[in-house]
Amino acid sequence: MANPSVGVLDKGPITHVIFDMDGLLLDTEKYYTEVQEIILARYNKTFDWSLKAKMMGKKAIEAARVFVEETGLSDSLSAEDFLVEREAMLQKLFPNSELMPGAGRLIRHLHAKGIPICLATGSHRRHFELKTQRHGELFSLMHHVVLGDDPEVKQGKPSPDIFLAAAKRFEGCPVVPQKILVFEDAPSGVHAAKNAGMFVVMVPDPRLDNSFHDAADQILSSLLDFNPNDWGLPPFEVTAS
Ligand SMILES: O=P(O)(O)OC[C@@H](O)CO
Ligand SMILES: [Mg+2]
Repeated sequence: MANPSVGVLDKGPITHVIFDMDGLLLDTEKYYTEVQEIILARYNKTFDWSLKAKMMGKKAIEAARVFVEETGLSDSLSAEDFLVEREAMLQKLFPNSELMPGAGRLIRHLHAKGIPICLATGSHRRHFELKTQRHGELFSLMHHVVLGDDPEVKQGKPSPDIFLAAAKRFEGCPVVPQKILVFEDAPSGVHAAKNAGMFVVMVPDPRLDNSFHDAADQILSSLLDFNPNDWGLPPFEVTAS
């Protein structure tokens, strides 16, 4: 894992930030897990984090293919049928989505300091709307949002497509990738950011094996632990104690 201040010092401070959404800003990965466990139980199978690590962050159909193949269900459940089966359960759960610790504070801070921020999520429009319906004002602070079903996103994470598309939509583009800091929770997302030539802070679920941490430039256990100074970004206001 690189020392972030070294990374930034030799390339200059970060000027733009791209946020992942599921598992990073919103506590939604647990809903995918809950639904997948229900479906697997029907086949007397259990869901584990090694499978989760391969699915999280991916576009729906790509994650679905991993699911049916890795669980050996592809003969009895197609990836498409899996998506149909889980949809009704997810649509009930997503409106309850809550922010991850520190997410609101960081978004508001960067926006207040004039740092351009945007969202790049594998979630497609329907799910994005459901997940963010209680957080509209906060997500309105994003300069733009790139979703999994965006026509410019040919392949999902770990392909760099979504982060390259997001970088192009900032004002005054193109933004040099080395000036962009990505926040991610998933191995696929970390690799997508590195494939795009950007820096990436990973905030992994504690149940994710540490072996998935290596590609990230910085690992945090929570966004509450992020120090903007590490990346040449404006510091948080010191609140009077
Ligand atoms: O790109 P994010 O926002 O993590 O969403 C991916 C989604 O498909 C859940 O894994
Ligand atoms: Mg994510």
